[in-house]
Amino acid sequence: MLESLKEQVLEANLALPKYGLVTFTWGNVSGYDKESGLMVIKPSGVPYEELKVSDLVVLDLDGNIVEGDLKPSSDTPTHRYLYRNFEGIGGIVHTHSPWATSWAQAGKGIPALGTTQADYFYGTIPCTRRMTEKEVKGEYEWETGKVIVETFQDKDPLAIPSVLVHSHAPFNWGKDPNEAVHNAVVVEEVAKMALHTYQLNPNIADMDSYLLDKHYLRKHGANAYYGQGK
Ligand SMILES: O=C(CO)[C@@H](O)[C@H](O)COP(=O)(O)O
Repeated sequence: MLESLKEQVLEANLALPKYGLVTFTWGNVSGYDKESGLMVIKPSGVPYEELKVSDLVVLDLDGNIVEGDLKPSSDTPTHRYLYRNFEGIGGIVHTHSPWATSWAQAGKGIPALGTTQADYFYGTIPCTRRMTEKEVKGEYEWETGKVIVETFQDKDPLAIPSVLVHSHAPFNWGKDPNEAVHNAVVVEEVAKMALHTYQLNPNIADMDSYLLDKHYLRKHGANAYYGQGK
């Protein structure tokens, strides 16, 4: 299982530059195996074009390195925190993809304006609040995970598998690394579409809930809450 997860995580990391979601060494992908309680993540600062399976770092959710000689991604605490708090996710993708990152820097969530988003997200892709100086300078590194989990207190992370971290960039997840990459691509696309939509019509309302329901529920069924993604 762990070897298969490593291959999935490598493939998912290599997909990020392929889909134009990363520049240089920005971003990272991890995978999690609930049975073993182990996660696999990209090492910090390694160029995607040089990445190989033996570079990947294996940790438990307490942050103890089980395998790997390289430093794990600087976002590892955030990945760990999300695996601890979001039951059912098996892959996480962080990028600085420009359109979604622009919404994160603006501190705005991406409303559901059309069926492209509704097929994957049961409503607005939220933006977290700003982190406080105390949180950023705090002794723990999981302040980013903390504000993400806080943002989902009234939302189902399986129904809205992405978030924009204020002044930072998107984090996306899924049942496995491949699905998390898919969601990361969709977030970047709908971020671009939404910005252009508002340029064409600044007063456009969010899409109708009955259309959101039709598109989301026909793909995701009973797992989702009924109504505007709450
Ligand atoms: O968000 C950031 C930096 O702002 C990080 O995600 C970097 O973009 C990648 O860091 P490593 O995974 O290489 O440590």
